[in-house]
Amino acid sequence: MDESGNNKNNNNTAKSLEEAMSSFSMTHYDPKNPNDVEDFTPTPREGFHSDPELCRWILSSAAVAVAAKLEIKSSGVGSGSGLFVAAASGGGGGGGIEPGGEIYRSKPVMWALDHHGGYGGRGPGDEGLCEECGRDGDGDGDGEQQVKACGGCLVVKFCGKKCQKSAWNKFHKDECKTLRNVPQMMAQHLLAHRLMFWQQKGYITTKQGKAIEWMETHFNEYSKGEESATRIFDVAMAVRKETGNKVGLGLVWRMVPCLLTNCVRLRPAFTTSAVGCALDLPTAVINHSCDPNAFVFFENGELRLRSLKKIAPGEEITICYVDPTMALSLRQEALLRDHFFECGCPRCKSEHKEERVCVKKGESTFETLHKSQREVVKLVTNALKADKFPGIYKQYGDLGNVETKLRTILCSTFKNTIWPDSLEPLPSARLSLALLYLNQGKPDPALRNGLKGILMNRLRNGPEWVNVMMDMVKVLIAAGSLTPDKIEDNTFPRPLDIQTVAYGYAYETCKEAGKAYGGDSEYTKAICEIFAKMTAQKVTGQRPGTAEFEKEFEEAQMKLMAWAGVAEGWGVVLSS
Ligand SMILES: C[S@@+](CC[C@H](N)C(=O)[O-])C[C@H]1O[C@@H](n2cnc3c(N)ncnc32)[C@H](O)[C@@H]1O
Repeated sequence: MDESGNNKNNNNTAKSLEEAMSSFSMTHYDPKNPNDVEDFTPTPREGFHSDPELCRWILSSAAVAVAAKLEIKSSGVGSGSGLFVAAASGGGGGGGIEPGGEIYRSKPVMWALDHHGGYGGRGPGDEGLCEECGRDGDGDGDGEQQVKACGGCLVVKFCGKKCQKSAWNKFHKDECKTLRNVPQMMAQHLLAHRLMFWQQKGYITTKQGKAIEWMETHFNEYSKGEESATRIFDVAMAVRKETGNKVGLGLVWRMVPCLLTNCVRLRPAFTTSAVGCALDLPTAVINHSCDPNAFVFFENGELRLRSLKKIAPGEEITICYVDPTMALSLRQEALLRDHFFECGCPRCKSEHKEERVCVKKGESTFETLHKSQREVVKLVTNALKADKFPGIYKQYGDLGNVETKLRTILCSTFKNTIWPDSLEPLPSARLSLALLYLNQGKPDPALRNGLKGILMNRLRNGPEWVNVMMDMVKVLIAAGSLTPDKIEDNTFPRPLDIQTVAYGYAYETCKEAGKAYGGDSEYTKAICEIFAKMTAQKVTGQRPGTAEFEKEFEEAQMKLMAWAGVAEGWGVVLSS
C-alpha cells in the first residue's frame, strides 16, 4: 500500500493489463523476444469443440479409452466445451459406460504435489509420494512409505536416486532454488514456473501449446476483482523473475489463472484430500457437477477417470471440482471463488430445498445457517490441527470441549428444532471427531461419533465412501478390542457385535474399492489384503459374503445403531 492507501500493485496491475491482453499466445510467442507483443490479438474463446482436429488429438493423448468412444462437444452443463460419451459408443448392453468402469488413464502434461501443510491431519505433501513417479516407497499405494527429501530444497521427495536424477533433469534443477526460498508454494504456482521453463526449452509441443491456448482462463474475472487481480499479478511477476525474465508478461500473466482454472486436483485413493494438482489435457475439458457421474484419482503418476454411475451414449461426463462431502454453501462458495460459476446441478437444487425447510422450521435464516456451517468446519479444522501440532492449538486438543462448542453452534442455528443429523457439515465433523478420539485412545466416543457420522452420510458410493468405510473399520476394530475394565458405559455394545459389524464394513469396503478404483488398483489390492488377513483370523460366527453372515451382520448393526442413536433405515446394506 502507498501512503494514500492505494494499492501500488493494483495500479501496476491495471497499467499492465492491456499489454497482457494482447500478448498471450503459447504457439505464436517467440521466447527470444519477450517484448514482441504487438501483433497478436487473442481470438474470442469458443471452446475446444470448434477445432475438431485438436479435439481428436486431445482425446488420443489419453493413454487408454476403454469403455467407450469419447467426444468433445459444446457443454450442456457448463460454458464452452465438455467431454461426452460418444452418441454411437457401441459396446454391449446398449453402449455407454457401466458404473465402476474405467473411462481413461492419462499421463498428465505435468503435475506437482502441494507443500503447504493442508487441511489438518496429514496435510498434502506429507503423504510420502515420490515427486517423479507418484509412487510411495513400497508401492502399496497407501502413501505411508518413506521417500527422501531433496537435500537442496528439503521440500520435494523422491523414492530413489533414479527418480531424483530423472526429475532433476526434467524440472527440479529449475525449481529447487525457488522451492528452498518458498517451501510452501502452491502446486499450481510451481507448475506456472515449470510451464514457463518448458516453454523456453521447447518441451511444450505445438499441439500441447495450442490446447493450452484454447483453455478457459477466467482472466477477465480474475482481473476484475481487486484482490484476485493483485494476487495473480504478483504470482506472474514472481514466476517471470524466477524464470529469468525471459518470458513476456502477458504470457505468464495468463498462464497463472489458466492453471488455476484447469489443473485437476490430485487425489490418491488413500486420502480424501487433494495432495497436489495436474495439468492434463483430456481432464481439463471435463465440467463440474456436485452429483458427478465420474471421478478422477491419481495412482503411480497416472490419472484415472472412472464412472460412478451408468453414463449413457451421448451423455456428458462430469466430475466434482470440490470435496463432494462439503455442505452446499461451502461448495458454492469454492466454485464461485475458483471457477466463477454457480452450480445448478440437481443435487444443489435438492439440498437448497432441504435447507429452506430447515431454515423455515427453525425460524432461522440462510445467513445464520451458512455462518454456522463455516464455524463447524473451522472448529473441526482447528481440532485436526491440534492433533497435528499439539503445542499450538492447545485449546482444541480437548475433544469434550470441541463437542460442547459444536453443540453450541448447532443449537444456536435453529429455534424449536434441532440440526438434522444428515445436514453437512455435521456428518463429516462427527467422522473427523471419531478419528481424533481414536488417536487419543478413546474408542468409546470414537465409535459413537463414527457411527453417526458415517451412517448419516448421504454419499454411499465412490471414493469418499470407500475412505469413510475404511476409517470406520479402524474405529470398530479398536472399539471391538476393548476389555471390559476399560468400558465405563454399561450400555456399550458387546465386542462380538462390534467385531461382526467390522467384518461387514471391511467386506463392503473391498467391494466398493473394487468398483470405485478397479480391481487392478494398488489401493484396492491393499484393502483386500487387509480384509483377507482379518477374515483368516475370524474364529467364530459366519464367513462374510454368505447369507448367514448377512443376517448376523444386520442384527449386530441394529444394536450398534440403537446405542449410537442412529435412526432405523440408515444402516449399511451389504452387497451380495
Ligand atoms: C476445466 S474447465 C472445463 C472445460 C471448459 N468448459 C472449457 O470449455 O474449457 C473449467 C471451467 O469450465 C466451466 N464450468 C465447468 N463446470 C461448469 C458448470 N457446472 N457450470 C458452469 N460452468 C462450468 C467454468 O468456467 C470452469 O472454470
